[in-house]
Amino acid sequence: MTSAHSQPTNPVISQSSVQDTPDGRIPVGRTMPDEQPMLSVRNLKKVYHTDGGDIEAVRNLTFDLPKGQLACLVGPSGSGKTTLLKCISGLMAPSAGEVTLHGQKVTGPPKSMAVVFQEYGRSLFPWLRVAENVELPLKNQGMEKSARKEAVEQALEAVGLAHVPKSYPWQLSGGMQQRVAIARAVAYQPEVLLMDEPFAAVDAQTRADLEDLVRGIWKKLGVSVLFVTHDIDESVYLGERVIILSSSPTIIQEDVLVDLPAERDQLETRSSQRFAELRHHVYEQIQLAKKGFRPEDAAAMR
Ligand SMILES: Nc1ncnc2c1ncn2[C@@H]1O[C@H](COP(=O)(O)OP(=O)(O)OP(=O)(O)O)[C@@H](O)[C@H]1O
Repeated sequence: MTSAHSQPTNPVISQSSVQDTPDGRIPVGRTMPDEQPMLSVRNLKKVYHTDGGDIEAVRNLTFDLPKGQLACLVGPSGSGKTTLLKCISGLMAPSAGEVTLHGQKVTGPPKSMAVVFQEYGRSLFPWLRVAENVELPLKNQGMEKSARKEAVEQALEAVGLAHVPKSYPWQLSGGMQQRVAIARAVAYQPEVLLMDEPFAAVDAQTRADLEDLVRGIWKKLGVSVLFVTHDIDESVYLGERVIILSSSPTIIQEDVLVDLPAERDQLETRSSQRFAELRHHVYEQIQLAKKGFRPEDAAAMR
């Protein structure tokens, strides 16, 4: 199925297209049936209760993240991306619905998940050296000392920081600090890596390097990655799939398959025709979301 609103030359494939309803219509915002749904989000809803009244941030959101997939979540500002990630990571309880990992309901931060936040400055301990920052969660996990040492060395090697294990975070550039945060998550050997706008605070060149670093680590480790970003180009460049969120209360507006070659290159990929088409499509959908368009409106019009 192409978008309900545009017909690009080379159709953009919505993953929802594989789930036909009995009447032939296509439900929006549902993902491909998955033989191995590592992570499942089912009818997730989150309402914040405030003094000023209830704020429904997320409404009835459903998708699966298969093992080994790198999916990006994009949506307008305030669309509930962080709320969603907090619920998925077990840091916050949903108001309704559930998140399951390997079929087990998530009720707190699962051992096999790691989260990388935007604010590396606040997530790293300034009084601990780089290697100690990476080692800390492994210590807490009860990993034996020699195994810890090896895991830390490998993780720092993977992010290109093997030469600064004894530095303090504040002695490093912003991009390097974010690499430390990624190394810490990777050393933990998670099955699912959640990243919440991790590159929003670094400069453009560093950001491009970090994007390639994440794709490299993802390929090498086979980890499932859910990457939240408000940067449309980044979502298309990084993802195998882009899940577009509606404005708040959030539901999935569209689930787009990114059919770019697996080998991505900042120059080649970004200047390809397909990249431009996908970018155009996602951009258009985000603009619609910003204007308050809801997928159910399109369904009602069919
Ligand atoms: N702790 C909270 N209490 C009340 N309302 C909240 C709280 N956190 C978020 N919200 C509201 O929930 C909605 C979604 O917020 P959230 O931060 O999840 O969106 P976001 O897409 O991550 O935003 P941004 O793009 O600005 O990072 C917004 O309307 C926000 O004001």
